Amino acid sequence: MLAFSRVAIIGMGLIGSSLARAIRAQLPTVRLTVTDADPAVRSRVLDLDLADDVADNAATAVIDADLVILAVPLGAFAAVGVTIAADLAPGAVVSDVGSAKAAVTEALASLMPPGVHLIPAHPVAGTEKSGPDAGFASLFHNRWCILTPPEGTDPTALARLTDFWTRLGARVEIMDAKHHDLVLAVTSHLPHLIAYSIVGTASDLEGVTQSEVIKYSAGGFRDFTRIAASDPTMWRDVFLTNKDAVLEILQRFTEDLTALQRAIRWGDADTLHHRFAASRAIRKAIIDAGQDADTVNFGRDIAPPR
Ligand SMILES: NC(=O)c1ccc[n+]([C@@H]2O[C@H](COP(=O)([O-])OP(=O)(O)OC[C@H]3O[C@@H](n4cnc5c(N)ncnc54)[C@H](O)[C@@H]3O)[C@@H](O)[C@H]2O)c1
Ligand SMILES: O=C(O)C(=O)C[C@]1(C(=O)O)C=C[C@@H](O)C=C1
Repeated sequence: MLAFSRVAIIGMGLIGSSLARAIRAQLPTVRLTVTDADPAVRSRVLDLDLADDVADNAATAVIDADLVILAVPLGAFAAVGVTIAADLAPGAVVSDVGSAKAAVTEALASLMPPGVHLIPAHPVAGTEKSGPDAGFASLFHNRWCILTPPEGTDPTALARLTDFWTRLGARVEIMDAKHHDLVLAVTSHLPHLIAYSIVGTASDLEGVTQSEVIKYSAGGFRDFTRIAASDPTMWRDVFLTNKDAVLEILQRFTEDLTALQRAIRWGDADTLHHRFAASRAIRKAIIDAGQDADTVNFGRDIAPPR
């Protein structure tokens, strides 16, 4: 038996529309209701036929749903929570896909009516694209989905949400929200901050023209520009929401960068070689674990629009 039969998705951008497509593909008997604050997105979702119903607002979308998933930028979570609270069905599971967990859990927990189960989730899968046209059904295949159940979470509700994500092809891991935020600050948030920063530096340089930057962008810088093309609203909210963990990791990163700067200045070949060899070993470990974009095709069966 399916864990959920009536699912509501709030926010139909890259992740919400990928979820809708994945549900359509893997759980075709689920009745899917979706909504988005942007009327143009709602209209596009209708054109793409991504759901059974497209509601005009979040409160209407959640009526009768046994699973509600928030797929909006982190800064919109509290407002959506306030909008839907009174219309949630008793026993419903409320979850999300947000990239940071602790602050969001705090924002939503107090708004949930008794009997509703709040279980935050984060599928660690995405691209630099946004909007309903950017989604694809296999986005979550073979990717981690981290659940961060608050203390005292009902084990049956947790098992149902685990089953849901597993059926969409994800590998589910349970983690404490604060630990999630620290881990993702290293593996996702800091890399995005560095990409935004390095692309900004290159475009502001005196003595090197923008056309030279574009013309001579080979592998390294080009990869950074992909990441730096990510949605500004989403990433603004990630850094404002996961502020403490990002600042902690940024401090460590700055110290390590200074050590490399010193090694270059003093011609310390051994330090440079040692650091670079250690980094190469980490890349090898990621590939050996089967989590590399090139080796597992980023978890996609169907090539996404690039
Ligand atoms: N993009 C990624 O790679 C990625 C990966 C994993 C998780 N996430 C998380 O998923 C969430 C959505 O990101 P995305 O990439 O799909 O963004 P997106 O910009 O593609 O889509 C967000 C959608 O939410 C809608 N929206 C905004 N405020 C709303 C509100 N109050 N009510 C209803 N709809 C509203 C927007 O109109 C938009 O269509 C974010 O919380 C993000 O942290 C993103
Ligand atoms: O591959 C990308 O473009 C992504 O940015 C995906 C990515 C990541 O950093 O790995 C981005 C944010 C998420 O919360 C999860 C996944």
